Amino acid sequence: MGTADVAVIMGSQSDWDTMRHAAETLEALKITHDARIVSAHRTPDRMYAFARSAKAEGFKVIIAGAGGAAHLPGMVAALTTLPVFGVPVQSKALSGLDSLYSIVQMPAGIPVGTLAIGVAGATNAALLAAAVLAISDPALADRLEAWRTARTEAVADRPS
Ligand SMILES: Nc1c(C(=O)O)ncn1[C@@H]1O[C@H](COP(=O)(O)O)[C@@H](O)[C@H]1O
Repeated sequence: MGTADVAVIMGSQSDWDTMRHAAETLEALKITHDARIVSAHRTPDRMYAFARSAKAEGFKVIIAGAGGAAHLPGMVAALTTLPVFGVPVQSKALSGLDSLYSIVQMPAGIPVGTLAIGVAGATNAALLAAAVLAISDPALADRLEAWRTARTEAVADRPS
């Protein structure tokens, strides 16, 4: 079995500025994770090997971020029954709408849970992964609850 519960994969090094928010949120919740660069386009053999062995490696959830013609989340989802959460990375040319549309419109039968474009999506992908893992991990459920409470308490009553 692997050592991490969540795989955070991304199509390019350039996605890390966005995807590190997923990693940091997992870190804050003490969820083991492993970040890797995997591209359906540029490293198809690596993508295939990763997706085919992800379950055997011990991963329970996959977070996949990509921009532009973002085929990575869907291709990985086609190769594993682990839950795959897709993060559309904001692209320069089309502001991430291309990424979003590439990820969200999967054909029935191969699901990708699609998040919002950019940092909010990356952060929420980690929180969704936490919610999935918390179903069978009461200590994590407590940490997730505490994280949410802290966020709520950080919202001021009035603008300053
Ligand atoms: N969408 C994909 C895939 C894929 O889907 O396999 N591989 C790389 N990319 C994306 O190309 C964008 C530009 O990459 P570069 O910045 O390396 O040129 C990145 O957002 C990456 O996710």
